[in-house]
Amino acid sequence: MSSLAVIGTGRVGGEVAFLAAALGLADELILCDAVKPLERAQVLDISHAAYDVTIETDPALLRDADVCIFTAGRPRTPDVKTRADLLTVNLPVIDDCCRALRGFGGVLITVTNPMDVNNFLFSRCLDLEPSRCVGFGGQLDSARFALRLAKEGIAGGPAFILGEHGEHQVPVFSRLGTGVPVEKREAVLTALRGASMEVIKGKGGTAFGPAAHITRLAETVLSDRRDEVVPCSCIVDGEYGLSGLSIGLPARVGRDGVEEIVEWDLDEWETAKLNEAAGFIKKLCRDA
Ligand SMILES: NC(=O)C1=CN([C@@H]2O[C@H](COP(=O)(O)OP(=O)(O)OC[C@H]3O[C@@H](n4cnc5c(N)ncnc54)[C@H](O)[C@@H]3O)[C@@H](O)[C@H]2O)C=CC1
Ligand SMILES: O=C([O-])CC(=O)C(=O)O
Repeated sequence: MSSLAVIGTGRVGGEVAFLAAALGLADELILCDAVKPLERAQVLDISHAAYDVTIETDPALLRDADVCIFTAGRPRTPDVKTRADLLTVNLPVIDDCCRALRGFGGVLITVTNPMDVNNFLFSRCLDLEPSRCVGFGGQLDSARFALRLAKEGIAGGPAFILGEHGEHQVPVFSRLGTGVPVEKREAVLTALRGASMEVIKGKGGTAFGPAAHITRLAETVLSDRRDEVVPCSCIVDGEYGLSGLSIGLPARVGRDGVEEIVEWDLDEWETAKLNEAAGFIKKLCRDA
């Protein structure tokens, strides 16, 4: 029997729970939210869809879940400029949920922003093996990158975003198989930095895009599919010359989390951006 937990069943978590039920990702869903009427409403609403899944809400079950998707905490509003600006407001939520997750031994998929920092903090406060902490955001950013490349008429692929899930994201141009000059790279990066804010302004927050990719990531973990290389936030121990943080890198992911961080030869522009991203995330971790 497989079990999938979602902590924080708001906009993103609710969508993830519904998609997980619709896709039959797990036999059991464990849904937890601080706001009990919302939690109850999500359970009822998904139950009414009559999918073949058991839905529980007992927090004591969290520690035995195979995968836990963490989507609790405040999202950005149009006045919150960057994801990093959510650090202070979401720290108490991480702290609170670490207590609820004490003894957890599955794979934790961190979504809550600032995601890279939170992923790292979870590993430390839960004493969870670093490889079991997988930060989500890279797949979503990469899908936005692919769309932007198509819009700019830049052919080639695959489109990958590494680095921070935030202002310090690192689009990988060197693997596209087509040369892109630095000025064009910077223009694409500027557009990518604003990609989600248009959605936030228009409908209050991003939901469908994140939920689709989060469920794909959970499915990759649950089915132990290590064949694909996915961009996700990994806790590094020397890879790419980095350590002591979680940062977006290409990785093979399976039932135990990050099975392998894949080392690519990045070009000079990408390496400089990745190091800048690492410095920025490390500073945020120190502030946490
Ligand atoms: N990494 C990524 O690619 C993405 C990250 N996000 C982030 O995900 C987070 C959630 O976003 P939304 O779902 O839009 O927010 P939301 O406000 O709709 O949902 C958050 C939920 O967390 C719950 N919550 C708060 N404190 C809690 C606690 N201590 N225990 C249990 N539940 C608690 C709230 O009651 C609420 O229902 C935000 O930080 C957002 O920035 C959102 C989209 C993509
Ligand atoms: O932009 C935000 O605040 C939400 C998020 O992380 C995303 O959709 O990529």
